[in-house]
Amino acid sequence: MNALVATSRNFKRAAQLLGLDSKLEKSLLIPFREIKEKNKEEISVILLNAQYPKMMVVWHLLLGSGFSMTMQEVPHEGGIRYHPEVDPDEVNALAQLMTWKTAVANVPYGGAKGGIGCDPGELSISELERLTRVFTQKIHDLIGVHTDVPAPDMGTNPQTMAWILDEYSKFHGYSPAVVTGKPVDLGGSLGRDAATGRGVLFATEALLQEYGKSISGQRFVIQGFGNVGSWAAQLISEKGGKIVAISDVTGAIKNSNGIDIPSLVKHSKENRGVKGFHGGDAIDPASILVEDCDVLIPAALGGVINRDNANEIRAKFIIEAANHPADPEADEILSKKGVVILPDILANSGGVTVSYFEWVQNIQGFMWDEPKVNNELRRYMTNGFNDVKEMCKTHECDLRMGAFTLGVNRVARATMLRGWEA
Ligand SMILES: NC(=O)C1=CN([C@@H]2O[C@H](COP(=O)(O)OP(=O)(O)OC[C@H]3O[C@@H](n4cnc5c(N)ncnc54)[C@H](OP(=O)(O)O)[C@@H]3O)[C@@H](O)[C@H]2O)C=CC1
Ligand SMILES: O=C(O)CCC(=O)C(=O)O
Repeated sequence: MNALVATSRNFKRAAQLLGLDSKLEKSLLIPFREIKEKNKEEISVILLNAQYPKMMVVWHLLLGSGFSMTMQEVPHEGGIRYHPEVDPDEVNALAQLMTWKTAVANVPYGGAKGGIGCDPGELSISELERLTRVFTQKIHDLIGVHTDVPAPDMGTNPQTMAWILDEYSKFHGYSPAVVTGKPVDLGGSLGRDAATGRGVLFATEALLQEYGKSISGQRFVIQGFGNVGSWAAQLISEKGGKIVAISDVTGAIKNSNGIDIPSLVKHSKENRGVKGFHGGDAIDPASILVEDCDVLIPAALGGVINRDNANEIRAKFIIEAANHPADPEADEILSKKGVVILPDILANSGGVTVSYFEWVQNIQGFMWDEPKVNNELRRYMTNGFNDVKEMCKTHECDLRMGAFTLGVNRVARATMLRGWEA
């Protein structure tokens, strides 16, 4: 199912549960600002001397997507994705998800997302730098400390944020708070790199506790071993969770006795992927989501759990570390099977939460130590989980609708307080 159709369907169900005014409902789905399919040629020009002269780079960008919680005057926040499958509908869906996510996390931001359709694995470091700098030249007037703050997502990382910061500063003066997820040496926050994975750990602990379980003793399967998947794997295994299978784009590894995660991290850095790791058996990456386990953590692409495979899933819990890994048709099938899903806008909100901490530190000009970042993150994740549970009780719904009603209600209430006219 198209990502935007799926996300909007969840939004509409939440609006119905909340009894939202139909005009307000419509208005909340309209992006505040949308920029897409800018000049494809301009971006491809920068790759002319590259090793891959035929590669077509198309980019789409959507910033400041539809939300009204904080209106235009405070920043929209969200990751910039570099991936071959980036398309406008997906970026729009991701921006919409950011909107409800920032509201669930209770941070004073709107949602945004940007994307460039390219394969970062096929680009040299200098091509990536040029791509990022040209991209920043196009958007420098639209981003800003108090307007729109980019952060890392799939295919981007602290280095990408450093280039954006540097290029932006040429136009507007040095402003570290214009991006989050940047290197600590340039004013990034301690703990941001691990934050999304750590948030996944805290959210998983909170959910398992509801069922009288803990991380220790549970068997986990993780799809994706990038920033989010690898940190989630490390932190979960430190807590005694057994990671029995992991995949990335290069392949998949299975070991029913538990994969040695620090060794896999080392292997993956040295070999650019999990393929060839000797601490387990190679399996077909296509089967990763249906491997036998207690907890499944999709931490890569969206739309991977759908009506074609939902029935085959054997996990009892799904923690959505990725954005929109499961569509509404899969939700329905999984719910009938009794599978409990912790939705993305809660489960992976640790990233944007620590991005907010980073922005606050930059504005204050005062750096927090790592225990403070991690303790605050735990507090935000726990509050988010408890607030979602309350909504589940009020609206007699599952965790997905609990999270959506929480996020949408906060945005709608703020919009009405500002004086929205029907
Ligand atoms: N970074 C963040 O702070 C946040 C990220 N997210 C979400 O988490 C997810 C992962 O993001 P992040 O970890 O940052 O991205 P990364 O680019 O760091 O890592 C992505 C991982 O997914 C793997 N991958 C890509 N395609 C596939 C596939 N078809 N099958 C299996 N694995 C695949 C990549 O493999 P390879 O490296 O081999 O290409 C890589 O291991 C995304 O959905 C993102 O939106 C959500 C909140 C915050
Ligand atoms: O840190 C951020 O603001 C971005 C996080 C993000 O892109 C996401 O939550 O999907």
